[in-house]
Amino acid sequence: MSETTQPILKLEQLNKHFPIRGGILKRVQNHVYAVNDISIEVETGDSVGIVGESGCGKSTLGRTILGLEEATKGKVYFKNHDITNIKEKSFKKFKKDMQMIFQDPFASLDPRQRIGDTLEEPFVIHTDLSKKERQERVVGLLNEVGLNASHYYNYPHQFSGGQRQRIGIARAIALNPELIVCDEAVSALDVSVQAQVLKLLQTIQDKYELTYLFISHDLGVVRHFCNKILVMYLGHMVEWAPIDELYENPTHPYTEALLNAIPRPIPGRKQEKIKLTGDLPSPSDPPKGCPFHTRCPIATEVCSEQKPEWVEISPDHFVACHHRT
Ligand SMILES: Nc1ncnc2c1ncn2[C@@H]1O[C@H](COP(=O)(O)OP(=O)(O)OP(=O)(O)O)[C@@H](O)[C@H]1O
Repeated sequence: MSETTQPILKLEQLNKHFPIRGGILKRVQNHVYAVNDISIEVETGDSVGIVGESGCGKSTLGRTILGLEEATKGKVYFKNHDITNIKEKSFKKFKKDMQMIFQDPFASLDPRQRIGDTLEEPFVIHTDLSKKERQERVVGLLNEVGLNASHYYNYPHQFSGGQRQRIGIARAIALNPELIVCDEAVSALDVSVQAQVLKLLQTIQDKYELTYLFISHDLGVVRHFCNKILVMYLGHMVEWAPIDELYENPTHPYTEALLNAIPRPIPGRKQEKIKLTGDLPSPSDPPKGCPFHTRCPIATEVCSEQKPEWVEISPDHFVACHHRT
């Protein structure tokens, strides 16, 4: 992809396959091929949307990048360092630079712990700050995300959904990270609250030069929030492009089908005929050849036999389709 700057994140043929065990001896009988051969480069300040149907491997990809899942094959480079499956001790150095924001921050907040104490934790683990200094930092964080010092002593149940997500963001930015994986971070929020939280994410991105991987099933939100997009199908990358290019010239039939499924069509985009039909094949028994061929309206024999190459069809616009390259 772009050769002008050093990527903050580089994935090379990254794979994550979960073993399926069975029988009395719990032997490995098969695998869930959740993430397959993902190779992308992400530059500092990018917001990369990662989209695709439920189960296409978006969360697993994010978790494998952050070392929360062990990669089966391939490499993850963060600022030029190979961080693939590195041991906890060496990873500590990078851990604070890479954070995650989840869909449901409540699930990861201890209901019996005051928010101030929860937000202090990263400083206890990663810094030598005194209690007073930690408290000052927490109040600073609360202000930064649109809350205030009086919230320090509140418990999670005393916050609204939007406020809880602000706390999730405060926790993620506490140690000045460089990369944040947002996993459906605004999906559970009402549209107006969603807009406020997205604005907050954008404000802190500009202020701290953050890079986001923005996992979402909402292509409308991705269009407004991201500058690049990766479309995944059955754990494979099928298309990558700058955001406007992808929405104006979607090339993979799967991308077209996803865009056609948006309830409110995008102004100016002519509605193509491709619709998503049929069921998603099981990721433990993926089809041979192009992973999408079983549901593709333009598939031919070659699609069921050979995996299409990843081809650049215009600057930084890549697609894997036998009939669109
Ligand atoms: N720990 C695990 N063990 C076995 N299979 C798993 C595990 N985690 C995820 N999977 C499987 O890997 C595949 C990809 O799941 P993943 O959650 O990454 O998809 P997703 O695109 O994020 O979906 P969603 O939008 O529903 O969260 C799915 O088939 C899922 O069941």
